[in-house]
Amino acid sequence: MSDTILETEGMTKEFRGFVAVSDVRLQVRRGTIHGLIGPNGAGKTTCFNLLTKFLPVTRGKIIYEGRDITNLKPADIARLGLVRSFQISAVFPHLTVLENVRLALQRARGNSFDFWRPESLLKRYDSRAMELLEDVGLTEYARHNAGELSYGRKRALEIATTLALEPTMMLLDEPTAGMTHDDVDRIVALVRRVAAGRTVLLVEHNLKVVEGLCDTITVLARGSVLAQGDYATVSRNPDVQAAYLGTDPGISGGTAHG
Ligand SMILES: Nc1ncnc2c1ncn2[C@@H]1O[C@H](COP(=O)(O)OP(=O)(O)OP(=O)(O)O)[C@@H](O)[C@H]1O
Repeated sequence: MSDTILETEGMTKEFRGFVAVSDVRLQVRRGTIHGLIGPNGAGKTTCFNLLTKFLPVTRGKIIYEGRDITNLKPADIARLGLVRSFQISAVFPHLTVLENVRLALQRARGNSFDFWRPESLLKRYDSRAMELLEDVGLTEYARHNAGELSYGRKRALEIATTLALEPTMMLLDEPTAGMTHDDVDRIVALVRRVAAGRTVLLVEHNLKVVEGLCDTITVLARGSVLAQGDYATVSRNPDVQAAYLGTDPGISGGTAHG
């Protein structure tokens, strides 16, 4: 098994001549938490959209597990174990937390929205769903309507529904965006927990979170890779500091404020 699980070569996306992602070479090592950071408009979300096939590349290649996935569809990719959270996994507010996860399990097994299953099979889904809820710390909320959960717990539920798809690699899009301090700490702990035995690629604005979680960081600016390495290395990089100056006080002189 190769050490690199996901790799891009010359990945480029143009929108009517505007280059949003330019010749990006990304190498994500198996079993690591890899952060994708950069100032607003750097191309992070577009990269995620390219990797998960929400958008076609203009040029370049995407290799996952040694296989060229450049021209596959989002569902094919999810089936290969490359799963994006917070986009794919909608939370149904009027269903209970348990029902949401059960539905995700049914979907993962190809029985989408098939409520007419034998009782025994549903029970099996329930026990697996409860395991997943335990993994994300939502056991006591199993019978609550998903719509009643706090924002942070909703995101934990989304992670549970993503885990239902048994991802080898998870893509997390700003997992702590819009969260209170306590929720941020909870999600950080959760990401660390679910990253065990998997690979995680995350886009995150909160640099404290990035510093605490990520083994490797790729910094994008204006669509191009500016630097790559661990947090200490990239935060010392003068190009990175310059890119962040004036747009985000997070990286300057090697310190992060989140
Ligand atoms: N569908 C589109 N059509 C035209 N331009 C686009 C499109 N999507 C993104 N862009 C442009 O591409 C650039 C990169 O955007 P992107 O959303 O990927 O950046 P980002 O790093 O995720 O930014 P943010 O941190 O603000 O979310 C921006 O200049 C944006 O305006």
